Amino acid sequence: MPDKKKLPRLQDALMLTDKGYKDLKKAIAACTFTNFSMMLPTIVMLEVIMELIKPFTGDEISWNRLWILFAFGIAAAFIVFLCSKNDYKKTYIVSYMESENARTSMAEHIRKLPMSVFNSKDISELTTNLMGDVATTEHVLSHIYPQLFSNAITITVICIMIGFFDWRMGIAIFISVPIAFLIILGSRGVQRKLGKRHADAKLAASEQVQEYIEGLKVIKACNMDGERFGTLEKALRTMRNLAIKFEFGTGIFITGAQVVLQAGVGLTVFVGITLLTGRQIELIPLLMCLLIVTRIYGPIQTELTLLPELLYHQIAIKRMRALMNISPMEGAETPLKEFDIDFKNVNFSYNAGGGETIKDVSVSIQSGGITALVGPSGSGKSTLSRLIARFWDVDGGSITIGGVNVKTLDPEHLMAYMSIVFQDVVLFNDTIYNNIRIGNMNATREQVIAAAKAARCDEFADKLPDGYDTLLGENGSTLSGGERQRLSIARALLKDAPIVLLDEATASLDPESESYIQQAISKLIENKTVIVIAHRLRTIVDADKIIVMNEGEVVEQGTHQELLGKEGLYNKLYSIQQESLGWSI
Ligand SMILES: Nc1ncnc2c1ncn2[C@@H]1O[C@H](COP(=O)(O)OP(=O)(O)OP(=O)(O)O)[C@@H](O)[C@H]1O
Repeated sequence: MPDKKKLPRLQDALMLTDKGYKDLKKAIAACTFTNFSMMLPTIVMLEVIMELIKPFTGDEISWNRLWILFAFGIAAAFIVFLCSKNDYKKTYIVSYMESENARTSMAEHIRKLPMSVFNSKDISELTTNLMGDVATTEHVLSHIYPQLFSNAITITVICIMIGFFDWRMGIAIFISVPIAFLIILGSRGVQRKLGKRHADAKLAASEQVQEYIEGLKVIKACNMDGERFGTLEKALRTMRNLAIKFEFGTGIFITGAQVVLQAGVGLTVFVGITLLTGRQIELIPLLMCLLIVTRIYGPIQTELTLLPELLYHQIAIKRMRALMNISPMEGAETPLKEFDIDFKNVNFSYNAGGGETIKDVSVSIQSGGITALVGPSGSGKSTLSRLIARFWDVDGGSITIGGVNVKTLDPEHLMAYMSIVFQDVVLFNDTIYNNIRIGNMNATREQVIAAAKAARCDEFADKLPDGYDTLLGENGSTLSGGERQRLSIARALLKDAPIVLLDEATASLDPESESYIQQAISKLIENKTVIVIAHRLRTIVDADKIIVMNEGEVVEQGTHQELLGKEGLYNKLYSIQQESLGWSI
């Protein structure tokens, strides 16, 4: 979607792909055909009426002519049916194809965005972009734009044709349409302001709903039901009030525009009767004009009520454009051959202008060895390790893997060289088997099961009704913390990447599971460059190198024995933990 070439204004304004723009033009053409086809039954009906009132003028009804008109009537109805069917197909195709395109390209774009974006954007905001904003586009593309443009074309053509026949009737029919639209256009400022306030309130309310549902367990545990519900209720009330204000504000202008259109019918009748009494127009053409005017004003009246949606659409487009304009992380797919990692004077802060989370860090992580990152909570261990995987880019200094600066690497390509086991395991609402296979989509069933067994997943999978093919709930809600962790280790084993990052990987395991998992982990890290983040220092005493962090800085580094001998922060942390081993509650 972020096309660099100059797009036609309408295509750009509606954020359509080339195909979507072409389909929209086809949909407009199809709607225009339908509009014109709708005139056919009107003409036939008028002819029938004229035939039936012949006795009043002393003429005889021609039954033959009536039968012919009847046949024309059926043919006209059939043509209307075919045109409507085609128009229906075209308008829905454009909207659903485009919304699928928009959702896919947005999801693809989001995947490539730096993690810093997610610091400033809420998940519900992104969900609103992907689902709500695209649904608005879907609706205006299927229900408003094709009809709006085709009605404008139809009405202009018809008025020109009537104008050739009698310019006074042409003007009488046409004049109220631009006035009605000018009223709507003139009120755009007020409507936009009200629409924006309502859209913001809707977003805030959906964030509150999401937070309320996600935090339900904590809310119950802390007896916060009343307080949190109150906040949610307030957000919903604000949304309701602003929705009413918006509907009321737009309603006034829409009603005004509709009154002008009604006046247009009156004006057409007045001009027509005046011309008829002055013998400047015949009865039949006058009746035709009057029927046509009611035919074309009807859909315009309906569309006027839909115009507020165009405002929502503009707001939605603005939000989608803002998201699509965020530059994704880019880089080359340079193959990596060596896996030693070097930090040189690395600085990093989560928020521009905020305090630095990583301060002038320069350390080396040797290839094929185990390096542990330790330090007090919040000292920057996770941040430092995630900078290697380009979750964020460093603000100063550099991180290289085998001499290649990670900033120059495509993030997805870089990720192919890394297996990461986080403390918070993310699982998908899919089978256990598929959740493990995410580690390597090309793995055979035997390889997936072997990885699962090595990570001791068989112990819980075998007890489930469909074994590895059992469906997990949303985010694996049916598994315990330890089981989720084992599943995540199985994924990493299957990936078999040369760099392994273990962020508190055994934190949620009981001592028995932990010893099993330690065996699995020893398999996972064989001959790999391993970075382990651990709070329990006894689990990393055998590491080749221990890096001690405090307040974003590296304060010590060395082996367990070397660091114990220094009597610094590591020694202090280790002693505290040894002491706590003797405690009991
Ligand atoms: N996404 C984020 N946005 C803003 N600040 C963050 C973010 N993640 C972490 N921080 C902050 O950065 C600092 C370092 O956090 P980090 O998670 O790297 O520490 P840590 O040493 O791994 O802590 P722990 O041992 O408790 O996991 C903390 O002050 C934390 O609040």
